[in-house]
Parts: sequence; C-alpha cells; structure tokens
Amino acid sequence: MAESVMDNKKSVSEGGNRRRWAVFFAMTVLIIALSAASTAAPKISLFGKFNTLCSCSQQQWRAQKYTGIVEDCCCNYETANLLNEEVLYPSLQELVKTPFFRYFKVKLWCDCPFWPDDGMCKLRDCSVCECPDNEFPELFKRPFRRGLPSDAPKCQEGKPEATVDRTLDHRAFRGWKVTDNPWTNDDETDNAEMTYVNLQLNPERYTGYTGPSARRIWDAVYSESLSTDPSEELCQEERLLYKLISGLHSSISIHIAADYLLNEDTNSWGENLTLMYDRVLRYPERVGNLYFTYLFVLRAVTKTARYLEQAEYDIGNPTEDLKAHSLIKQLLYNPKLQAACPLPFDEAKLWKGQRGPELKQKTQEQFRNISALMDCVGCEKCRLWGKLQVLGLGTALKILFSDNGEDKIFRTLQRNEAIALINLLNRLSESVKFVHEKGAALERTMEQQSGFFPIANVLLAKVWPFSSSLLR
Ligand SMILES: Cc1cc2nc3c(=O)[nH]c(=O)nc-3n(C[C@H](O)[C@H](O)[C@H](O)COP(=O)(O)OP(=O)(O)OC[C@H]3O[C@@H](n4cnc5c(N)ncnc54)[C@H](O)[C@@H]3O)c2cc1C
Repeated sequence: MAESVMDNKKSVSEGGNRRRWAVFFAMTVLIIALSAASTAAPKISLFGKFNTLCSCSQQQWRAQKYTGIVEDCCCNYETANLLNEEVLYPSLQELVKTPFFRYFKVKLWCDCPFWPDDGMCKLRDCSVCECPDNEFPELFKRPFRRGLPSDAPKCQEGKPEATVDRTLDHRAFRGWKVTDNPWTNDDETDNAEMTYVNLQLNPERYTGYTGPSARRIWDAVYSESLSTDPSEELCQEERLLYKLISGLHSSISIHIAADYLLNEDTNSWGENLTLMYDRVLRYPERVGNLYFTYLFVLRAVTKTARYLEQAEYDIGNPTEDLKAHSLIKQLLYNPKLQAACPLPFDEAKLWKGQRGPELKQKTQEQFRNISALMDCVGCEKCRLWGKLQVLGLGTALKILFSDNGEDKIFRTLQRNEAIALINLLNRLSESVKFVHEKGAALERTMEQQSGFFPIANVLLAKVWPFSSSLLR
C-alpha cells in the first residue's frame, strides 16, 4: 500500500515534471522563433504591436536608405552611384596607373610641429617601399645622366639622404607651374626634401597603425575642423571642413577594411567586413559624408576640365602620354556625366553672407593646420596617403574657392596637385563603389547577427522567471 502510494506520488511527480519540461521546451522554441522572425522581417514588439513594415518593404527601405539629394550637394545618391559605376570608376582606375599619375612627389620625413613623433606602426607594411629603376619615367632620369651620381635615378622613399633634382620636375612636366597652395602647410615649391613615390607600389591598406597615436591625430583633425560647438546649428560653410574630413576618414577606413591582414602568420589578406560595418556603415552620417566629399572633389575636377584637357602629360613615352591625355578627356567630357550631374556641388552658394570672407579665411587657416597634422602621422605609408589626400582636398578647395579668378587658379595648378586630386577622386570612387555594392547586404547581415541575441535575451529575461518557476 505504502509502496503503491509512493509509486502513485512518483508517477504524479514525473507527470508534473514532464509537463513542466514540455512548457519550458515550448517557451524556448517560441523565443527562438520570435527572435528569428524579428530579425528576418516584420518587427514584433514585446507588447504585441506589429510594425507596419512588411518583409518586402523593409528590404526596399534598406536598399533605398541612401536616396535623394546628397546633403549640401546638387546630385542624388542614385545618380552618383550610377555615374561612378559606369563612368568614373573605370576611367579613374586606368588613369591612376599611367606614369604621369602614379608618381607622387612628397615630403615623407617631416617633423611633427605639434608633438614628438610616437610612431605606433606595428607592421612592415607600414613603410613605403622603393620603386624599381625600370618603373621610373625616362624623363626623370635625364638630368641625372648630366652630372648627378649614377645610382640616383630611383625612388628614394624612406631614405632621407636621397633628394630629387628640382630641374627634373620642370623637364618632366613642361607647362606645369610650381606655386604654393595657400590651403596647405607644406611649401610645394620647396623640392629640397621631396621624394618621388610610385603609388601603385604602395597601396592604401591595413598597416597596423592604431592606438593613441592614430587617435590623437584624428581627435586633433576633428577639433580643428569643427571649432564651433557641434550642438549648435551650423551653416553650410561651418560644416564644410568637418564633412570633408569625415568623408575622407570613411574612405580611409573602407580601404583598411577592404585590404586587411586577416592572418599575420600566413600573411593572408582580404576583406574585413565587420570592421567596415563597425567604423563606417553603421553610421549613416559617415556614409553621407563620403558621398559629399566624393561630389565635392568631382566638382573641382570637372571645373578644371578645360585646363586639364590642355595640360601636358609628357613623361617621355609617347604611348603613355597619349593614353593619359585621352583618358583625362574621356573622363572630363563624358556625356553621361555632363547630362546626369553637370554640377555635383555648387560652390557659388558659399561665403555669400556678411561673415563670408571672415569664415573663408578661418576655414583656410583650419585646413592648413589639418594639413600640418599629417606630419605627425606615425606610419610612413599612412602619412603618404594622408598627405596625398589632404593635398587633394586642399587642391579642390583652392580650385573651388580661390578669389583670384578662374584663369589664374588654373594657370597655377601644379602637376603634383593634379596627381593628388585625381588619386583622391579615385580613392573616393573606390569607396563609393564598395558601399554601393556591399553596403546594404552587409548592413542586413550585421543587424541580423546583432538583432538575434538582444531580442532573445530580453525574451528570456521576461519568460525565464515564469518558466523556471514551473520547473521548481
Ligand atoms: C591620416 C591618417 C591616415 C591613416 N591611414 C591608415 C592606413 O592607410 N592604414 C591603416 O591601417 N591605418 C591608417 N590610419 C589609422 C586608422 O585611420 C585608424 O586610426 C586606426 O585603424 C584605429 O582605428 P579606430 O578604431 O581607433 O578608429 P579611428 O578610425 O581611429 O577613429 C577615431 C574616432 O573618430 C571618429 N570617427 C571614425 N570615423 C569617422 C568618420 N568617418 N566621420 C566622423 N568621425 C569618425 C570616431 O569617434 C572614432 O572613434 C590612418 C590614420 C590617420 C590619422
């Protein structure tokens, strides 16, 4: 009897346990289903209200996240993407490979005017590599044959003792002037410490430059570009520098992520999409600023069309010279570009108010300080691309905002400025292409990944006390 009562109790208790486990199991399945549903399509709030977005319209929303006019510009995202894909990206990719556009003159060994150099670069890839003799344009070599040491005609990147004869510059690029750019800190007319770098051999990619040194540069650059309180409403002129720098920063981050050292032991390189999402895509403002900078620089390039078309691309190789010239014309006078986005950015609207001249002067000083900060970048390759792109921005600013009259500006455009401008546009074009092609899918994936666990956690937190009480 006692045994049967015990058996009875045991079977009642086992039956109860089975029920509790079944309830717990059902709850768990429900949580997983709800979490998956919430990330897949319709948003279901915990309070039972359905978000009106259906799966399809949500996808549309994502695809059209960057739509309409790019803020402060005269061209929309859709046109910018289309033109980039069909016209600018293919032409620029070819153009930057030509000898004229791939050799950049730069002062790499510089003293930081603000604080001691604290180079934090971890990788060999941080340093700029030498370019082989056979890569160098013949015309560069000629003056050396007339008296200079015979081992001189090579790129001297990374070697402070190597210098480039200034007569070289004039001979190689007849018709290009050497004048100082008022927007930048470096004296572009001073060839003394300049070296030539083959940009094709020094791609902008992950270098391992990180930590307090890099952070200090960016912090200083942003505090210079936004001297006003960011909470205040800013006019377009006051936003200009911040947007240009932020767009450039997005582009640098995209290039780091697109060519990342995935495994140092095996030296394998590839895309780091998580990094791209974390640094750029999850912030729509940074993506918007990338498009802004792209259109701003594009406007500067199209504004100089007449001059760039007539300039000499003579590096001593008639085939290459012709190629550079015809690619430039192809790019500048592309009918699609002229029809779809004739004025990517309207510079005539700026500096008009009473404070216009004063604001312009202030902006120029701020930009000169930003350009001086590039001498503090503690990684040679980052400094190379930082200097090139800041000179490219300075050239765009000079083209769009000089008071000297168009002819004078164009006549004082330097070869190195044209190289910086075109290479900067190419970098931005690569970044825009990357964002356009991979951005939406990447955002979806990342949001799904991060969406599942928080929702599951919230549900577990709500359901767990109840279900665990059932288990007791
Ligand atoms: C001029 C320069 C060139 C560089 N070039 C290279 C390179 O070629 N290769 C390389 O590996 N590293 C390069 N670096 C370093 C790289 O940019 C980062 O600083 C580094 O990878 C560390 O990144 P982080 O995650 O700390 O964020 P960082 O990119 O250093 O950003 C610092 C802070 O700036 C803000 N921020 C970031 N992006 C934006 C944006 N688009 N708009 C507005 N605010 C933003 C955020 O608050 C962020 O926390 C360069 C640095 C500088 C200053």
